[in-house]
Amino acid sequence: MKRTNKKKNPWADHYTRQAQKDHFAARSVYKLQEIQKKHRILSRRARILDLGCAPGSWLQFAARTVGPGGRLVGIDLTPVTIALPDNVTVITGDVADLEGHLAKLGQTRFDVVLSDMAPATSGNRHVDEARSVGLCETALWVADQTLVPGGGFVCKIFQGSDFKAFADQVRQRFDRQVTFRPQSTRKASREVFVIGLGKK
Ligand SMILES: C[S@@+](CC[C@H](N)C(=O)[O-])C[C@H]1O[C@@H](n2cnc3c(N)ncnc32)[C@H](O)[C@@H]1O
Repeated sequence: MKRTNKKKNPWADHYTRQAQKDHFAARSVYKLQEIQKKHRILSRRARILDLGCAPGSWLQFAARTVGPGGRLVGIDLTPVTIALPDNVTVITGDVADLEGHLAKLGQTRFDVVLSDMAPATSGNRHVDEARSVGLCETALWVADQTLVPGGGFVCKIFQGSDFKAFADQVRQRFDRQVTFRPQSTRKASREVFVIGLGKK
């Protein structure tokens, strides 16, 4: 097993090491695993859109869960370099330009939209929270454009003053809205996941 180098990654922890053992691209995978265990948002043969997909651990887990009959599209500013199954397409680009990419792919409807997007951190908490909400608004707009009725939505957000207003927007569009903080989220992090179940 490749050992985690604490000097290279001072944030390495139990989940980082577990992700290496399990051959996942990032420790973030355990957050989606916990969400799946609790809310069963991914189902066999589902079509999944993954916003902010690099380095690719959510795509790895989601591809296993939906199986070869499912379809996955991911987008990220950063290229994904890991090997993924044939039913996964990765776009390198900005989520703001997603519509054109999806039209070219001929895949414009999805059962689930996932967003683990995170802004480059500035060190200023208020700026980072505002950027996080901006990405969440974009993710929700994408969900509006692409989700089928009954579809699901998972969106990471940094809890700040705009958090409640965003959760309310999700509540209006889905039969059920829940907020979930996985155990694998780092203790110091202000992130939570806003989940929408059953797109109206
Ligand atoms: C925490 S990482 C995602 C990890 C991923 N879920 C995984 O499991 O491998 C957040 C990602 O959001 C991406 N991101 C941030 N802003 C973006 C944007 N405007 N368009 C596309 N991706 C974006 C970043 O490049 C980064 O790779």
